Amino acid sequence: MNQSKEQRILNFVLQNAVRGDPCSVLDTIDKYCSQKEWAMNVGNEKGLILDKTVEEANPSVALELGTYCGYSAVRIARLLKAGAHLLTVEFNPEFAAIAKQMIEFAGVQDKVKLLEGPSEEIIPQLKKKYEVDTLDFVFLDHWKDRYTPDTILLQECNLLRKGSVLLADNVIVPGAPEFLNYIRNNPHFQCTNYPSRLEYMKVEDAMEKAVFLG
Ligand SMILES: CCCNc1ncnc2c1ncn2[C@@H]1O[C@H](/C=C/CNC(=O)c2cc(-c3ccc(F)cc3)cc(O)c2O)[C@@H](O)[C@H]1O
Ligand SMILES: [Mg+2]
Repeated sequence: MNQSKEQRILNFVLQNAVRGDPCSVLDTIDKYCSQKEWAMNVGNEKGLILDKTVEEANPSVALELGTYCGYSAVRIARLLKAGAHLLTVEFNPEFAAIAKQMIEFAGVQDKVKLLEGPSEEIIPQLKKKYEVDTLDFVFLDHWKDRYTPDTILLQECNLLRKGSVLLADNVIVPGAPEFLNYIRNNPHFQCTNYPSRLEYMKVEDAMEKAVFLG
């Protein structure tokens, strides 16, 4: 049975990146996806915005919705302080298996907990089953029409505290118009837009940061 694109990306990393070196894994994925096969990793340009937002938030507990191949999980985990951790949610078993191997090869597995299942089932379990009090940082990069329902669900589950930082990818391409409308008109969030480029393309995209005001 011929390989998936995601398997080819993982194999390229296993054969070309330096084990235990997260930057090498990120650079190798970016090299493959810019030169051989495009894939929906956040990439290096928007990745720098993600880096700055994570460093500023300096989270103890971070959540990612939509692990895919694990590129942004590695990107976030490499910046986490001692004792901090990232919970990343992926409901496609094939992608979860790829991401698990990517995270382990990068050497950040002690900081990352990959939760396999749909976000709407996992989010309500975070407090009791995964011992989360509140989330310091949330990266939204899953189906774009799920950004709003999951942001509402995070609030309903009391997972946000004053100062919790949400960062959403792709608010221009593919776009998340309903989310932008929701979050920018919500008095409980302070929003900032970060114009950038779609990963590996000369196409305009942007990220939206939303700080929960409590
Ligand atoms: C039950 C559905 C909602 N809950 C969910 N819970 C857990 N994981 C979920 C998930 N939804 C989706 N996922 C996973 O997230 C990932 C989905 C990401 C969706 N992202 C995009 O569509 C996307 C698409 C583009 C894109 C841009 C331009 C273009 F021409 C084509 C594509 C660029 C991006 O940066 C993107 O993030 C997959 O791994 C999927 O299995
Ligand atoms: Mg994306």
